[in-house]
Amino acid sequence: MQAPALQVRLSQRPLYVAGLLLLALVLIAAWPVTDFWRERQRILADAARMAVQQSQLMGRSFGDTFLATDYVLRDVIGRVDLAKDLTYPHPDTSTSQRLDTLLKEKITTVVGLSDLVLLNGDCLFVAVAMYPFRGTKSRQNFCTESHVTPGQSLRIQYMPQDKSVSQRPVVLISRIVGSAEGRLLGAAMAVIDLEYAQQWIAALAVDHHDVLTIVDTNGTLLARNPFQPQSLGRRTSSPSGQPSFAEIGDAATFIASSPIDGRERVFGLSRLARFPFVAIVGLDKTRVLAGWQRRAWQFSAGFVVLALCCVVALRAHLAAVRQAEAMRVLATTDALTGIANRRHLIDIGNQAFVHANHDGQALSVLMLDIDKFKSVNDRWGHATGDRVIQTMAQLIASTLRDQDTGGRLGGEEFAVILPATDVAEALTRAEQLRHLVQSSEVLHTDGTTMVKFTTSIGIASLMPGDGSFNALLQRADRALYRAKHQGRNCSMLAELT
Ligand SMILES: Nc1nc2c(ncn2[C@@H]2O[C@H](COP(=O)(O)OP(=O)(O)OP(=O)(O)O)[C@@H](O)[C@H]2O)c(=O)[nH]1
Repeated sequence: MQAPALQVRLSQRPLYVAGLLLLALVLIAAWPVTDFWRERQRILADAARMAVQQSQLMGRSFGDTFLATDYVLRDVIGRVDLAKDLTYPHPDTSTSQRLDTLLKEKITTVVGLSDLVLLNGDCLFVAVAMYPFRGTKSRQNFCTESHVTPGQSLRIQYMPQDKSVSQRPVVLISRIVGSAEGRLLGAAMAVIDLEYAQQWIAALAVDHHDVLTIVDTNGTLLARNPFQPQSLGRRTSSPSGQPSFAEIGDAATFIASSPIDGRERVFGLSRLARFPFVAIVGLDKTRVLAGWQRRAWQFSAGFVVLALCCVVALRAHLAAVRQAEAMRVLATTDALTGIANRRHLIDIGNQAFVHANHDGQALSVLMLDIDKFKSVNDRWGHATGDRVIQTMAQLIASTLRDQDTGGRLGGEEFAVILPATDVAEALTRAEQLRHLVQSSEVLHTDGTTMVKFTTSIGIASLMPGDGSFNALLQRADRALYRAKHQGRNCSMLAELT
């Protein structure tokens, strides 16, 4: 039966086409999405490289102050007789004055020094350039150590406000001298006020939401741009999974949220050569990716518009296909029964005739007419007559093989095309169908009465003399006519001509 098969094709096609469209859209999107992701990673890697380079420049510049300071400390140590000059109180006031003058001269040679101090072996302030703390005991770590490095060594220590002699947070740079046995002989110490480091870092240009920081290897924040007074001197640490500040080699980079303001940044870190400080440059990740993000949004919007256009076009196309299919169904289907109409049946018959002739195969046609249908109408009414015609169509359809076609020629007349079927098989099929009709019944529109009916069948199988499908059909029609005259409810084979 043609109509149901047609419906299956109709319902599967939209899903099939929509699936293909979705696959095409995914494939179209996959390429640029991968490209976008790679570009994002490249931008972040470039930013990380730039952050490291900036931190190296910053570290070098910051380290210059310490190099110069160390040079001054070496100079001072070289001009002092540790054994004779560094007693406190010194019996010879001229020695004390000479040392003070020396320190006052030297402090002006390096920008950023807030004091210069000479310490004796007991860590007492023997001479100072600026603050009057002579005689004070230093609280630096090496002052409490039982053993120091023999010869000269450099110590750098952050001293928070509460421990600092000047009551200000400072970085102390000390060049200490130890005896061969490791006893402290004396030291020259420079004081760098953290305010200087802060002013120095604040003078560097920084983009919005970027951050420049100097920390010592313990993680103590010494200077920050933008300035945040509450964060100075605060201990900070590198994010989990990253090496600590003390473990950083020359440089490191990572992306993390700042513990101070919570913003995500691309960080570049570099350790100062010879000094226990780390310069950190943090580039705001949102700003770094702003251009990329704009392009990604533009692409996404464009893609969504493209996808919507495709969906609209697909819907329009499917609607057109559905309409064309509906038109085709209308043009080929009998409205009352849903099986092939006369025109479609003749078309298929013509094709079957050509194939049978071409392949040298058998072809048979059954022509069926419901017996005394006029009296069915007259007795049970036209509506019940319609039901009988519909039931007849269903019975015909139920006996069809895949290659067969059943259709309604008009009124109560039907035909069945049986490709590759010889006359004997056609007769068998006709008799099966006739018995099926005979044993069936239709419910009257009154809902209770069962109406029985029979059919007469004319059978024609393709003969060499048949010049067309129509000729075959006419022979079947003549056989049907004879069946009616034989008394109806029987099958009759067509004559050869
Ligand atoms: N209910 C209904 N009746 C139809 C339809 N098409 C044709 N008819 C009727 O079918 C009847 C056909 O009757 P006839 O051609 O005289 O033949 P018959 O009564 O079947 O008698 P035999 O064919 O000689 O057995 C007519 O009364 C038509 O009005 C239809 O679609 N529905």
